[in-house]
Amino acid sequence: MATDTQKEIRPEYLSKPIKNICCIGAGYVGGPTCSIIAYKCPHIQVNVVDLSQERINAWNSPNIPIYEPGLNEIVQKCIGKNLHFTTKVEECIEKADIIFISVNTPTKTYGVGLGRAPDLTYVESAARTISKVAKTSKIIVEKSTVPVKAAESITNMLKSNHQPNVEFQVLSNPEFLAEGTAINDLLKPDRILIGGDNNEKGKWAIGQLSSVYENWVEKSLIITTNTWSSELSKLAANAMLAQRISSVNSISAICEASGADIEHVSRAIGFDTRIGNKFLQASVGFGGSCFQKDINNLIYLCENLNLKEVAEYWHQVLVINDYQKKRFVDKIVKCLFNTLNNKKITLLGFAFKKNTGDTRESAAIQICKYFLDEGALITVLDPKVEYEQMILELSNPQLNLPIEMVKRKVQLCSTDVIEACKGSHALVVCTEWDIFKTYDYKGIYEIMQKPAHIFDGRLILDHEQLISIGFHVEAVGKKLNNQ
Ligand SMILES: NC(=O)C1=CN([C@@H]2O[C@H](COP(=O)(O)OP(=O)(O)OC[C@H]3O[C@@H](n4cnc5c(N)ncnc54)[C@H](O)[C@@H]3O)[C@@H](O)[C@H]2O)C=CC1
Ligand SMILES: O=C(O)[C@H]1O[C@H](OP(=O)(O)OP(=O)(O)OC[C@H]2O[C@@H](n3ccc(=O)[nH]c3=O)[C@H](O)[C@@H]2O)[C@H](O)[C@@H](O)[C@@H]1O
Repeated sequence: MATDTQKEIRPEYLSKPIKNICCIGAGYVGGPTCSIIAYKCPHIQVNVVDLSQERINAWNSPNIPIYEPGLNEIVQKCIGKNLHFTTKVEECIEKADIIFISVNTPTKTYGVGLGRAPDLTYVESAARTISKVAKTSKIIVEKSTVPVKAAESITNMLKSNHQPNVEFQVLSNPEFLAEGTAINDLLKPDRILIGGDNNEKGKWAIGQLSSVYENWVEKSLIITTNTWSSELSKLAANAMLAQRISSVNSISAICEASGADIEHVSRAIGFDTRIGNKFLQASVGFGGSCFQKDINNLIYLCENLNLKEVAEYWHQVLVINDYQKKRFVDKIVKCLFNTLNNKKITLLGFAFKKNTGDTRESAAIQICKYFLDEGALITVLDPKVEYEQMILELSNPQLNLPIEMVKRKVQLCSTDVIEACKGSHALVVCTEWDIFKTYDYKGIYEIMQKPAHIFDGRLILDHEQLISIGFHVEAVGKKLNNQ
């Protein structure tokens, strides 16, 4: 509800309560975020629109396009009531009081800022469509992760073609959900961040968006700032999270060389309340669609601001991440007698983390690339990744792998553990799926080539038990007592 002060400054043109929200982009952010808004705000009609008919069809089918624990149940409760997925972009924009822009912002693969700057093509196209079709004033919410000052660019794009008497208030409202835990993150966020103009209309718009979240989030957790601080906070949060992983992974290299154990070290330092115990899990390296992209975005910003040392500092987070993957593969090749040629390797997991089918920037992609360069035959076991998606990732031109070779040498088994492990020289854990802990490793050992190796890139298995079965085991960040 708006406060009395907000009522006083409420502009005439926006004097109605929020009844209709449109979200442009039905992806990993737009879909779950709007499902929760619809679930928690039955009085608001929520339309999630996308240009991809295929994606919209999937949202409207029993097989929604995103695997996210708890999401399907919420979608099925609201769909057709106050939650709608449609390609009728223009119609939904026109009806909306608030429009979320949740489109993809990948790293540019061409032109100025190649490999660094975010590609704002989709944001621009969404803004231009809004500007063209909106006949009434709207609050526009930047939900996508964008560079600092993007709200200013969006405001200019919106002005390009707009109808007379139509005004737009642009807010920054970055999303902090993590895949695999999106529903919990959305229902119980650490905070909601809203940035807007520091004037009456800006404050009023912030109040309006805030009133939507207040349906389920405590007011004290809704932080408001100016737009640029909000935009930079999102990049900074992701950079700091990724930096913690690279820090712990760099320490894992010292552990392997020195005999210390990264799990013990992480535990010991995590007890310090100033450090905290989250995000200290050593791994094969972080993946996901955002960490690398957003750090590159930050580096590009620093370079443009002539902050060379700062750019270099953040670049090191990415350098360590690549180093961690290479180090892991080098160890595997060395243990397998310096050649993987025609050897079957079983990858446990291809998704970038557990509880998602998302493979974007997954560490497994680069690991497969190294294996294929070594001539290995790969069988991937992943409960949620689709074959076409995996092949698409491995066909990325940057990997420079001939597609026919990829299709010949890489197989996917969703759940058939025996098929995946039969005749394999090594099991390589790339994703921390819980189900991998439950396998019958005694039985698996019997059907593998000997010596049978396990490389645990996620520290999820019982290494001593595996060694007692007869496996040769290597794990990130520790030296194991193999017999
Ligand atoms: N994936 C994640 O967990 C998180 C992502 N973000 C940010 O949110 C944004 C979206 O990310 P995702 O949802 O993962 O991307 P996504 O690729 O899953 O979804 C984006 C959707 O937007 C649609 N789209 C693009 N241009 C459009 C247009 N003009 N009109 C209608 N639809 C259009 C695409 O077809 C696609 O379905 C990115 O900026 C990302 O950095 C932020 C927090 C978490
Ligand atoms: O902007 C985004 O897209 C999101 O990026 C991350 O979320 P996400 O990438 O979905 O997942 P994370 O849990 O952060 O994991 C990222 C990667 O780091 C790895 N990781 C995570 C934690 C850890 O201790 N060690 C580690 O290797 C994960 O396995 C995964 O590969 C952030 O956690 C979210 O807050 C943010 O909204």
